[in-house]
Amino acid sequence: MESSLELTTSLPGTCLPPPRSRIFKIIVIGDSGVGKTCLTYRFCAGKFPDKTEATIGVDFREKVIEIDGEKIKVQLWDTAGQERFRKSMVQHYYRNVHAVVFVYDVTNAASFRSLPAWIEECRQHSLGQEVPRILVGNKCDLRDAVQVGTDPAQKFADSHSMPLFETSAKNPDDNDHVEAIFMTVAHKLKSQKPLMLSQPLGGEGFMPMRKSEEEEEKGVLACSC
Ligand SMILES: Nc1nc2c(ncn2[C@@H]2O[C@H](COP(=O)(O)OP(=O)(O)OP(=O)(O)O)[C@@H](O)[C@H]2O)c(=O)[nH]1
Repeated sequence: MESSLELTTSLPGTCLPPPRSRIFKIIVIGDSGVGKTCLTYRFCAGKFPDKTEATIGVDFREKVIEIDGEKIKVQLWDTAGQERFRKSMVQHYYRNVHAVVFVYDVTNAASFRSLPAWIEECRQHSLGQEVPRILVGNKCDLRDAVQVGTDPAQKFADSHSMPLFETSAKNPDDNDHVEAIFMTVAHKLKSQKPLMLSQPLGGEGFMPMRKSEEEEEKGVLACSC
């Protein structure tokens, strides 16, 4: 299995169209400060960001991964946790979602208690049970400050039929783990072929949308890999 931040283009001098890749749109949601930006950055850039600021609206990051010889574009939508920064964007990022990653902070019980509200928001935006979901408890490196133990988290995950991953976007030893979390989702999606959208690998890096949606979203989305 290999992964790359680079996108391929068609060979110069050939008339072959660029290869088409499937895209997985995965939204990452949870309270402000739980580490959504750090987790998505860690997966796409392979490191913990030097500094982060509260996400405004939504950022998206992409990474091309290879599963069973097929190159797949994983598009992570890092959403704002703060209500005031997300209101106007909500309906945009719930469109054409293939999977949802719910994140809480293991050192912040309130972020765990908020999970039902995030699940409810997904339901209100018509994300059915057929859309794979996973639960991530982040900041496990802060061992002395843990407020949410594995047991209640596992119970919650089981009651919502989600796998639970406890990890740290910061701990260098957890790099493979962060990668494994998103790769698990990608593997799951790859087996659900009918859900996929596709676009040329060398394309604009954005999922195909209807023209009106495209115009509507111009100027409000930022890519900050
Ligand atoms: N110790 C530790 N700190 C982390 C970890 N992940 C994120 N942080 C810190 O937590 C703070 C918030 O991280 P962000 O990734 O910006 O949080 P967010 O969920 O994207 O926040 P919003 O954009 O406001 O929704 C930052 O100071 C990060 O450095 C982690 O795994 N361990």
